[in-house]
Amino acid sequence: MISVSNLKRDFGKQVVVDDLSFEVKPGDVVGFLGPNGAGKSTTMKMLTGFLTPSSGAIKIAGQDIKTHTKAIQQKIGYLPEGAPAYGDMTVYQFLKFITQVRKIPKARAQQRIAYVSEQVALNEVMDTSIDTLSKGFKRRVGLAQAIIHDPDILILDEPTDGLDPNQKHQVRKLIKNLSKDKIVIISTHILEEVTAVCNRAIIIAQGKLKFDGTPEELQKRSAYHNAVTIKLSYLSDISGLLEIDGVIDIKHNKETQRVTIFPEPGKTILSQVSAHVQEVKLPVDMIFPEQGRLDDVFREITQTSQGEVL
Ligand SMILES: Nc1ncnc2c1ncn2[C@@H]1O[C@H](COP(=O)(O)OP(=O)(O)OP(=O)(O)O)[C@@H](O)[C@H]1O
Repeated sequence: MISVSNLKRDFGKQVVVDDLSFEVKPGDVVGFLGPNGAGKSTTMKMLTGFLTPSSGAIKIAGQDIKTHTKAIQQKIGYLPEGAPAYGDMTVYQFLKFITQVRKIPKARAQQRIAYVSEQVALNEVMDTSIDTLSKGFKRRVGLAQAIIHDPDILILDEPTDGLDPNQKHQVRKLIKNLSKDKIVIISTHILEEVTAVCNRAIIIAQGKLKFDGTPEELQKRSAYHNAVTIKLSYLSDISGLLEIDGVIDIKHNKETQRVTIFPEPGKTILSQVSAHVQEVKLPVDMIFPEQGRLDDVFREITQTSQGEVL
């Protein structure tokens, strides 16, 4: 269990993390979101004991990180932003070095190197020096070092940054497999990653907590949640859609001929819309329910009333 209370960090006059409090329990896979400069990396550095808070407390499994830094760091796997250090080492040398730093016994170290290089698909570059690897491979080396000691807690700063879609998929699968009974916190700018991998989302802006809940709760905040979109074959009279019981609004995109029909809060309208389409013989190519658009919700949560990004 991670318990963060009233966490604060300033750099000079700038307050970067501002009174953050939250708890994370085993089994939680937390998507840690926020605009650029929101304070995500700074928070992660404090959670891993690499940066001291200005005030507030972090407790991990009941121990205070200030007084038990080393013991806590043994339980954590951390993927920092950017590429791994020691770029002149080969991937194998680097992973071996990490097993020594992590004090993994020699026999087990070989097994772990083999296991993690398989898991993050590094076998073909084991003898290549890190500096000469592509961004995607460097990221995977970072992931390999983060999981090599089979930690209870994984803190991953933008784990899929720089990966191609296939590798992104692979890393998300890996995180899902690893996450059983562990705590995983990943920062990301990719909102779909949260619905694909996480069972919880925490959003911060300007260092302050703005949302803490499930990805479904986040989707429910979208005006598009439970809305229905239809695609017209050709321009038609759609005014009747507004008469359907439970419909509050419609939005027509004339370029794409897509019409989105919005329900009153808490209502579902898919069957009513389908029935109406059939009844008035609207020329519809496609009809689908909307889950909720996370981009819109994210913008709404992290913007001020003046529309300025926090
Ligand atoms: N060591 C430091 N000294 C001074 N300012 C810092 C330092 N580290 C971070 N900052 C500032 O703190 C703010 C938050 O940075 P942080 O890297 O935590 O944001 P982030 O949410 O991770 O952003 P991004 O999504 O762009 O990675 C930024 O304005 C940054 O310039």
